[in-house]
Amino acid sequence: MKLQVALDVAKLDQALTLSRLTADYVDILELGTPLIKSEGLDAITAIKAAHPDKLVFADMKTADAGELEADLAFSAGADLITVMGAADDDTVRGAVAAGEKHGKEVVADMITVVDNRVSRIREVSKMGVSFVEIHAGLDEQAKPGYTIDTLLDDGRQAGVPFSIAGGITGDSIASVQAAGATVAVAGGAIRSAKDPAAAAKALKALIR
Ligand SMILES: O=C([C@H](O)CO)[C@H](O)[C@H](O)COP(=O)(O)O
Repeated sequence: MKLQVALDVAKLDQALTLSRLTADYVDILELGTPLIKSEGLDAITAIKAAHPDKLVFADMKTADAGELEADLAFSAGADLITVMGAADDDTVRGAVAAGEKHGKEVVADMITVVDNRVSRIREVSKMGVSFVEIHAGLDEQAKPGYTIDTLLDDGRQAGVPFSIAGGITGDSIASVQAAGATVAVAGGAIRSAKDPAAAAKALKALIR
């Protein structure tokens, strides 16, 4: 299982600091959606230039104009981008077409898909995405009673390649791997740690 750090900060200098601290311990550097909205697509270029040996994941969360938005992000240097799994099928297919053109990968982010999630995961998986991200966003995580277990159950059931994002910590990363995830996405557990490098290193060490 790969480890992906989500650089969920608003400014490029903060993202570059966080990526510099954590790159040795992670496989994928994710530009979080707030960072892309704040700094623009040039931030993708800057992170890739700083870490040419790492996979750079642009969390575009594209909801429309899939081919155009994916093309822009891949042209800026992204290796992987997200399109919303809840978007129109043609939006997903458009992003996949851009991925094929660039020889890069598209991930369907299942955030906001709660009802019939397994069935939608299987549908989008047939549209050519590399894998799905089974994801509870920060607002969903803040709701009382939130647990990552429902994400893991859906991953086990879906029978397709998936990543998990939803507040992964040192306490849950082993269960994410046991559920069969190909990528574990960690944002707050690294970003909010007193020592982000140590937090990333500790998470990586828990992956067998
Ligand atoms: O994608 C994310 C979220 O929607 C904000 O853009 C986060 O990067 C993702 O949820 C991982 O962060 P944590 O949940 O804090 O681990």
